[in-house]
Amino acid sequence: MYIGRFLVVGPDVGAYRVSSRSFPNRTISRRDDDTLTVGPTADAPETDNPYVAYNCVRVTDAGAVLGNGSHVDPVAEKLAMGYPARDALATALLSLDYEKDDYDTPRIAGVIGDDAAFVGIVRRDALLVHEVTEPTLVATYEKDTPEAYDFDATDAEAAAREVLEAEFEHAVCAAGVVRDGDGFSLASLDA
Ligand SMILES: NC(=O)c1ncn([C@@H]2O[C@H](COP(=O)(O)O)[C@@H](O)[C@H]2O)c1NC=O
Repeated sequence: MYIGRFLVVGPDVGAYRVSSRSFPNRTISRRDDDTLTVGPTADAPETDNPYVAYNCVRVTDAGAVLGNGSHVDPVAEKLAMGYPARDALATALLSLDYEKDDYDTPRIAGVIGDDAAFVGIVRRDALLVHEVTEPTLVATYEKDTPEAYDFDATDAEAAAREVLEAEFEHAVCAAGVVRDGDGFSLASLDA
């Protein structure tokens, strides 16, 4: 089954996977201590698609944010400003809305906050923001309503590996984020 980009978020762990039929030449790099970025590999063909390079993980003092596009930045900024995680997700997802591509690709995001974790998705037909108390998956296609997901990883690399090796088609690269004391550990892997 092809579900496109997806994330898994629980109270202390998160993971994000780029799956892609159209843009497989991508990797996740560490932009700085608090940021992981999806971008093209050196051999990637040039593209003017605005949706395939973005920060996919950002850590703030108020929690970690994961997602499949440029909305990750305003979610992180609002979280850092003191917005509740639910409101940071809802406002950023609604203002950017689904992607204006051939598929009306949804935007998905998750927050691992100090007190609670949330996942969100904005689709053409809905905006959903759910608090989660167990690992929960949401994807751009097919699995576009949050659902519980069996997830065992307890460190960042294992989290990235677990989603990278999940039985969904066209794996490209993945990121993991795990609560670590007062902060978070980050990791990324290529398929
Ligand atoms: N976030 C991403 O990494 C990403 N990769 C591809 N897309 C969008 O999704 C469309 C379909 O891509 P694909 O056939 O690889 O699933 C692309 O034309 C692009 O507009 C993305 N946008 C949202 O998921």
